Amino acid sequence: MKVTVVGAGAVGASCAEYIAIKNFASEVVLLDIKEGYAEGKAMDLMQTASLNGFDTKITGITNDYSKTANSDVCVITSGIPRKPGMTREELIGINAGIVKAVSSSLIEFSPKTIIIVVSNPMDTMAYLVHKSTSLPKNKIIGMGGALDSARFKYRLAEALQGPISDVDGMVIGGHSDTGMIPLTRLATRNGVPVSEFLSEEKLSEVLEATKVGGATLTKLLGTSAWYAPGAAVSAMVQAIACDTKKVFPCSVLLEGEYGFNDICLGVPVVLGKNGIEEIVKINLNDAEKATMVESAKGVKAVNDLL
Ligand SMILES: NC(=O)c1ccc[n+]([C@@H]2O[C@H](COP(=O)([O-])OP(=O)(O)OC[C@H]3O[C@@H](n4cnc5c(N)ncnc54)[C@H](O)[C@@H]3O)[C@@H](O)[C@H]2O)c1
Ligand SMILES: O=C(O)C[C@H](O)C(=O)O
Repeated sequence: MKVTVVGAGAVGASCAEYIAIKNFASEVVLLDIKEGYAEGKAMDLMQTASLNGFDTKITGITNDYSKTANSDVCVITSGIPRKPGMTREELIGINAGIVKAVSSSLIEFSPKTIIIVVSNPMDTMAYLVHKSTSLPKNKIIGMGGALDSARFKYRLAEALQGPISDVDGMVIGGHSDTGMIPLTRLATRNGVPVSEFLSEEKLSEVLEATKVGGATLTKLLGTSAWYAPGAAVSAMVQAIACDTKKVFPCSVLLEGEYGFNDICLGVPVVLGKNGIEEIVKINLNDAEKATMVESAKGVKAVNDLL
């Protein structure tokens, strides 16, 4: 399994590190436009191999896409992150051009690859890759829901004062401060609905904290987060590499599913060797459906800016 990660910045390097530590890929290529930067990150990461016990070979390159040839999975993290006070949507002006050019260069050398889009505004960037390339829909996957769900579980465990490993839950909808939909009704603590333990008021606090999870970290860090984003991407790459058929909420092109068309939006999917193996349909209640419609409206408005 050869994985290319474009953008050797905070998220790209974290993603490469987690992929290597899990030791399931033979090769990770890190590519960046900044001269020597990916080479430096790759060398630093390779010097952790004997300490962390992995055999994955990480190489760094400056903008030479021929070195990415025949990648099974390509991850796009290139582009600018937001600063405190900004929304992800404000990044579209710079990131759209970068994502379009990068995806086209990747496909030139790896025409059969699966692309995972990370750069923000992610749902719109995933849609842009659909519109500007001829990759089939199962091979273009936006990463947002896996990260948002991890943050949801963190907030639920905090409210429950219990271990995160006891908690399950999912966030669907757009990857934005207002568009995320943490499914509190379906979240569980060791199989028991969390509503058995938490008041409506507490659940609504968890929901709100989850939705602004990225903004909260951006305010604390001065730039957006990278550890959990890198871990979320690596978990998705592992599901594809090892054909696990695990379910992750991902931003995928909808063609009638959940009542939407011509939009990339976060819904649960089965990930395996073909990328998106299946879009999972879950029964949403009327309130959840209405929130999903609002979330889709927000994403469409950003798509219209392309
Ligand atoms: N979808 C998500 O859940 C999620 C999570 C975290 C971050 N992000 C997004 O990921 C992106 C990267 O965030 P970061 O914190 O790693 O930023 P960063 O600034 O640390 O890294 C971005 C890297 O991209 C490189 N780059 C820019 N243009 C390029 C090009 N044309 N080709 C190759 N490389 C190029 C830069 O040189 C830089 O090293 C941002 O858009 C951020 O908003 C998304
Ligand atoms: O918050 C951001 O801008 C980055 C990313 O989308 C995140 O959720 O961490």
